[in-house]
Amino acid sequence: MRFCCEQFSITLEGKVLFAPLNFNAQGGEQVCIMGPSGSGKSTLLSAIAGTIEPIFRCHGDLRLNNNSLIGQNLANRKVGMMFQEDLLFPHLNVAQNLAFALPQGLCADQRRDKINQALAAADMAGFNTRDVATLSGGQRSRISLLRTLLAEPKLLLLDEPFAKLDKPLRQSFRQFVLSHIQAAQIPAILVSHDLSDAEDCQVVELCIP
Ligand SMILES: Nc1ncnc2c1ncn2[C@@H]1O[C@H](COP(=O)(O)OP(=O)(O)OP(=O)(O)O)[C@@H](O)[C@H]1O
Repeated sequence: MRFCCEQFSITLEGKVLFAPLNFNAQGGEQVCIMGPSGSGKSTLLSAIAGTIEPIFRCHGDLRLNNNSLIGQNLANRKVGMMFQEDLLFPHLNVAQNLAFALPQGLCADQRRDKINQALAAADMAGFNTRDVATLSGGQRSRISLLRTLLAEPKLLLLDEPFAKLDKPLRQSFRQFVLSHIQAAQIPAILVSHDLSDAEDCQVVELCIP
């Protein structure tokens, strides 16, 4: 998978949010989007995901494996998004939360195997029936990322997913994200205010023109 952002900018009521952007991200590569508050970082992610509100206008192109995402509906984009708030369903246990993301058409055995493999990869084997309310912050983040990845996205978008974690947890969760995008060979685009999230990855700075 290869993501390309070509001369892309967004306007709100005729006003340009950020100067046109050009960057590429290969499978397994993470790009960190930085910039001042209000410069349009979250709006850029919503433009890529296809959830941008109609008050904004997009200019330029966003391409995934050379196919333009502009104008494609949400389901066809196959973009996975993870936010600072983990949005786990409080009334479902861990396995039920994960099952929610699985592609259609799998039999019960395949669904169980995929969930068990995902939990093992997150060092959380055996957590299937745990109430999500009893998980630690780091465990919730891992389940939330697993749920996003189980939907088999072609591109991962992360909007400050580490912001609520303390420093050691941030470090290990950052590593967890990296190893998963490398295994799946998908690019990841991360919005962050924290310079330590930008270590060892391409940084794209939004500039208010
Ligand atoms: N629904 C909306 N209606 C009107 N304006 C909006 C809406 N959503 C965002 N904006 C405006 O669009 C601009 C970009 O917002 P966005 O949330 O993308 O910035 P950001 O760089 O992610 O900011 P922060 O770092 O503070 O989270 C801001 O000026 C914001 O006020």
